[in-house]
Amino acid sequence: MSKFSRVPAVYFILGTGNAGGKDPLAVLEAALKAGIDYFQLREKGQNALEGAELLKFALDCKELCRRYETPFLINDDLELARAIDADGLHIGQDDAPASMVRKILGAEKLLGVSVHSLAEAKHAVESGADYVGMGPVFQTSTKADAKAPAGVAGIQQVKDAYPKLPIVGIGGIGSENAESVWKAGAAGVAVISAIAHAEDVAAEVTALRASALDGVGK
Ligand SMILES: Cc1ncc(COP(=O)(O)OP(=O)(O)O)c(N)n1
Ligand SMILES: Cc1nc(C(=O)O)sc1CCOP(=O)(O)O
Ligand SMILES: [Mg+2]
Repeated sequence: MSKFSRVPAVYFILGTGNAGGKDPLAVLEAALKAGIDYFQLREKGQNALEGAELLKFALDCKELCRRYETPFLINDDLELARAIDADGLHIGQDDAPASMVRKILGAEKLLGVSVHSLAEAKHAVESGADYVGMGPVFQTSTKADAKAPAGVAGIQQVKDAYPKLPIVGIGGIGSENAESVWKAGAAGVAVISAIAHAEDVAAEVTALRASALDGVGK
């Protein structure tokens, strides 16, 4: 799959602990069927899978993503991403340095980096990031160590400085509040609970996509 075969507009993130009691692979398949653009496996927290169990789950996710021709990224774990030949990796400021990760990952894989300022965005770009994640935009209870909600001002600032850099907003985003994220210039919204906990996963994915059209059009 070529790099950036599509814009990361509706970027779904999931780990086994985020499925709200549902089968995580069933949630992922429903989201893929509804047309998410990117998927990131983020296995964290209490009872997170490890070792052979994590490997098997990651391979199951990869197989589903391949079936729906959707780019599949791993969060944090460079070794896992390499072991299963994922399409890419997402790292944060507390993970391995982006320039080193880029060297090991290779030029053809996707690399996403979390940033919280223009300076961090500059460094991410110079280190070989293909896109940046910025958040939390809104209050989130999904990430225990999330920073305070930052709104969309940072997204707007990075967009002004790097118009071609895809920026993905994250944190507390759902179809009901995504509009300001698009209006600030984001190329995508990264979402865990609004999709994973939705009664109707397909409807939420469709509504998120529609919110992009609304947000950009205004
Ligand atoms: C698309 C996207 N953006 C931001 C993050 C957060 O990454 P990080 O700050 O490293 O935090 P953890 O997700 O590792 O807890 C992300 N995962 N994806
Ligand atoms: C994984 C993650 N990263 C964040 C950041 O601010 O970098 S916020 C977050 C959690 C996103 O989950 P939800 O869509 O349920 O709020
Ligand atoms: Mg991380």
